[in-house]
Amino acid sequence: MSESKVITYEELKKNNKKDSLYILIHQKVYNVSKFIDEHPGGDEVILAETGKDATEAFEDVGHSDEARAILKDLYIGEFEKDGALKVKPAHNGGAANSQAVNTAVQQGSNMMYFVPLAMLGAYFAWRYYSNGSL
Ligand code: HEM
Repeated sequence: MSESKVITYEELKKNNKKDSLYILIHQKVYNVSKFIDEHPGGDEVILAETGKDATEAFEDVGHSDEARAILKDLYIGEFEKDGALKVKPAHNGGAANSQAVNTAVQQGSNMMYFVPLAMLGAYFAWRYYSNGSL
């Protein structure tokens, strides 16, 4: 895939109907027409992202690896560089990078539950043993 098709901003804006629907994520363009009816998040959220950079909306949801694998099949080309639409630069790694961040955030919030639970457990253990010895 050394020669990928370049999709212009005009094309991105034009393909905004369900039968031909282009979505821009991480500087790549995907035709989601075949997938949109199966989208677990519904069609409106995707339709709302036509003609613009959908990267943030897509990443904010914290889509799974499975969702990213689906994207691979829908890929149709690279978005034009220096076009009329300013796209956030994908710094080293792009998708892989933010996936790592998502995972880190998820692990962080697991700790948020684990630490208070562990403290509660420790408290009851302490109460149990100190009552027994008194
Ligand atoms: C265009 C490419 C997209 C693909 C291939 C895709 C795929 C998926 C998949 C497979 C899921 C199930 C959960 C998961 O595996 O992460 C999902 C859930 C979801 N998606 Fe997307 N999605 C896309 C775009 C979007 C966009 C642009 C939005 C806009 C905000 C969005 C919003 C959501 C929401 C809110 C859910 C959660 C639904 C629920 O659990 O009730 N998705 N998506």
